[in-house]
Amino acid sequence: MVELTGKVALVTGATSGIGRQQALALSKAGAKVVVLGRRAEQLEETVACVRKAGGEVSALQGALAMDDNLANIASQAAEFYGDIDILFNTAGVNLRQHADDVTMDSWKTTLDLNLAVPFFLAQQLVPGMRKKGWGRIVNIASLQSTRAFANGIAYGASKGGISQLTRAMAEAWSADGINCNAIAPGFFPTELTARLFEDEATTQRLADSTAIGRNGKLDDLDGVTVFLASSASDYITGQTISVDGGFTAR
Ligand SMILES: NC(=O)c1ccc[n+]([C@@H]2O[C@H](COP(=O)([O-])OP(=O)(O)OC[C@H]3O[C@@H](n4cnc5c(N)ncnc54)[C@H](O)[C@@H]3O)[C@@H](O)[C@H]2O)c1
Ligand SMILES: O=C(O)[C@H](O)[C@@H](O)[C@H](O)[C@H](O)CO
Repeated sequence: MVELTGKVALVTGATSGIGRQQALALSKAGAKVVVLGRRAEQLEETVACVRKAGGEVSALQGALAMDDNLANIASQAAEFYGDIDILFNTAGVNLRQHADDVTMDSWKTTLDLNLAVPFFLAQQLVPGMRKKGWGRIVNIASLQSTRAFANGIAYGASKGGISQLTRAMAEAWSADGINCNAIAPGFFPTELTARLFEDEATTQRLADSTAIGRNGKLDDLDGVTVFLASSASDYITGQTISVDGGFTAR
């Protein structure tokens, strides 16, 4: 049921952190993976790491933005192994600015990448999924989809938005066999959160905010990643699944 052999996945933001981990998890489950990222060197590291584990993977270098290049990225992604079956919209940014400091530019950067690109990239890939009558779109939400942080104005808006967008995408496309869900991670050590994890007191405070008593490890996301990509989740759509050690349950 959680077998992904024969499926083709595209993972954005795969040069680091959660995206790289997801590429590895999907590949270990049998999917052919196209990894998308901006930074050539880190992208090659992801490719090397997936190949070392025996996976079939190709790199697509590109920057995601709200421009015409999005359509090129979508069509190039399908050139490696055929139409994409599984899309992970993992690229994201958190500029972590206090409400008083948010600018129109920083708002746009955040909302474009975290909320608009996931929809418009999916829109490009849906015709290929629809032809097969099967597809999976997985967005990345956050604790900040439901929790408010003073330095998370634009980020919180984007991540609250992505949960609702996920429901709307599910309503639009699930009848075509394309399930749309989101994963809401708690705190995981990545480039995005490096500044938080540098501080021991913050790291401990965040761990103490969970029911399980620790922060996330990247492989804590493997199960949900493969589950939502596979036929094991055939009757699940429009949902945001928290993987946060119980942070939001408290
Ligand atoms: N780390 C956490 O604790 C955490 C928690 C909840 C949600 N998230 C979300 O997980 C996702 C991945 O973040 P991460 O924690 O792995 O951090 P990360 O910084 O390692 O990953 C983000 C990736 O997005 C890429 N990216 C940024 N702008 C891009 C652009 N314009 N085009 C293409 N790629 C671009 C970055 O290069 C990077 O590889 C993000 O959506 C983030 O909001 C992370
Ligand atoms: O880094 C931060 O300051 C933000 O709180 C987020 O980026 C979190 O890491 C994540 O989204 C929480 O789920």
